[in-house]
Amino acid sequence: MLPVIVFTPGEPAGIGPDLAIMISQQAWPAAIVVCADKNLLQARAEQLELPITIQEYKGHRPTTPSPAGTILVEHIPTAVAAVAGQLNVANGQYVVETLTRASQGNLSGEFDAVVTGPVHKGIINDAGIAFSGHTEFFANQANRNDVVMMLATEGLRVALVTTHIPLAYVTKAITPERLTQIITILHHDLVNKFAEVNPKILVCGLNPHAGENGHLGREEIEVIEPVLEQLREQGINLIGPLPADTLFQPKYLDDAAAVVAMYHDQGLPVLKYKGFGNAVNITLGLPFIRTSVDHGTALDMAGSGDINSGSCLLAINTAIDMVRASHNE
Ligand SMILES: NC(=O)C1=CN([C@@H]2O[C@H](COP(=O)(O)OP(=O)(O)OC[C@H]3O[C@@H](n4cnc5c(N)ncnc54)[C@H](O)[C@@H]3O)[C@@H](O)[C@H]2O)C=CC1
Ligand SMILES: NCC(=O)COP(=O)(O)O
Repeated sequence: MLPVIVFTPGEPAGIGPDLAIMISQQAWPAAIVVCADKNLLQARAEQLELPITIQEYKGHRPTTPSPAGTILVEHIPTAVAAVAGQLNVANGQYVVETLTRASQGNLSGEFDAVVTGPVHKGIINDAGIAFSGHTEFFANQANRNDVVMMLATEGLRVALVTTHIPLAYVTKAITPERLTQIITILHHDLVNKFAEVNPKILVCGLNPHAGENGHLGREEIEVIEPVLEQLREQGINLIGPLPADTLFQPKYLDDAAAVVAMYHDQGLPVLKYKGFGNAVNITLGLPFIRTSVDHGTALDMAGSGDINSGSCLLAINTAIDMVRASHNE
């Protein structure tokens, strides 16, 4: 089957439109539909001096793969013309419209996967729209309470228990129910989507030194250890809670399938240090496939022609592989 992927470039002033143009310079073993303003893409292509032919997507599922030099666009107009590098609050609603169109198309089966470029969470909120991230947005669209943000690069996968919330709320958000859900979804998908056999999952503690036997915090004793014990009884291969500052070394990582980090900045700096530009963000637990770039809007680089498209290429290739795997190909 021909995978049909929808790509959302995200923030129009960021590097997402550049990525849409760059990925369209090559032929793909899939059809890629870009949900964006066609005039924005044309203008950014001219700025980058990259050749592009824009075709409008008319809602008919493509039957041929995307050729080099052509971009198939579901035209969603920006409110005002976007200028590379300059956020404009007037376009916050536009970004959300592209994401809504993409998720509806995935929920209906029109598309097989969504790959997202970077959004600027702040400007969407400044536009009066509550928005904390794609992960939470798609979970909401799909009526899923718990989904898992997992970033992966060569040799390391990191899944998060909490995602885009203030650090001050993290402790309360790590409930036995949430931790159980996150690990259960992660284990299920490692086995069923990533062909891992009896995957070993390393779990970080929350506190320094994983609480130092309760002297530096009691969440490990009161929440994390009981959950891990219960899930081990169900056959999940769990190690931890381990101190996060000493877990990320080959001794532990070499035979591990994934690491569970308790919060965003516990796990992602390590992942990005290892693989920034060559990592993919995958949302597990959604009723559709969603991958994303590992970086943000890079406003300072938009329109420069000097960006790294490695993570975007990996995100698309990962989505294609996941679509094929879901069809047992
Ligand atoms: N997937 C998404 O939608 C993500 C969105 N963000 C959003 O991006 C915005 C900016 O976040 P920052 O922390 O500044 O991170 P950032 O990733 O946009 O930029 C950090 C640094 O890396 C550089 N950089 C990033 N991607 C690059 C690329 N592909 N090629 C060359 N250089 C690149 C930037 O120029 C900058 O110097 C925030 O509003 C944040 O919410 C951040 C991460 C992921
Ligand atoms: N640091 C990862 C990130 O912020 C991406 O989040 P999301 O928008 O994919 O939920």
